[in-house]
Amino acid sequence: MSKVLIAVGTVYGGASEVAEQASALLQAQGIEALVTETPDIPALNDSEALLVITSTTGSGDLPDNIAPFFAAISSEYPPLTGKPFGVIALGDSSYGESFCQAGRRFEALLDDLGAKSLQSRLEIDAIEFFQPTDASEAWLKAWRDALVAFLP
Ligand SMILES: Cc1cc2nc3c(=O)[nH]c(=O)nc-3n(C[C@H](O)[C@H](O)[C@H](O)COP(=O)(O)O)c2cc1C
Repeated sequence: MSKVLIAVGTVYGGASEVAEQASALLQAQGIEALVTETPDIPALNDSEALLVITSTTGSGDLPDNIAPFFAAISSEYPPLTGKPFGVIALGDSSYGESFCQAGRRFEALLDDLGAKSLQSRLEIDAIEFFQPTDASEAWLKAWRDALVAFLP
């Protein structure tokens, strides 16, 4: 069975709600999903695909809970070549240039390390969507379909 690591970065829980939605949509298709707010390299290595769902805090900063995962990927270079991934970035466009910066940084890092983007990141603007899961369902279904098509 395929296994997706859903790595969550959150301060107020919005990204966690999207992660639970993602997990349910994947499991409905028989795809195993592990949702974690403390992702690490062993869990990444144990997965066949990575879905990062993270908000941005401070001024374009990663939430504290996911910052160590980003740092570990940046310094340890785990084997990511060809590994399918996706990124959902939660943010608020009133922050200007730092809008969704955490998700953007993750996507750039994973691209740089040769992972396989199944579709470009979704950005969810808190100004537009009070409930982030209203913005993510269609993207998640498309990502799931792309994953099913991609995996052997
Ligand atoms: C103190 C603070 C700083 C924030 N900084 C940013 C930012 O730099 N860029 C951005 O796009 N959103 C920023 N946001 C907005 C959050 O990313 C957005 O509200 C998001 O939906 C929160 O998701 P969460 O509930 O998973 O933490 C900030 C919010 C707060 C409260």
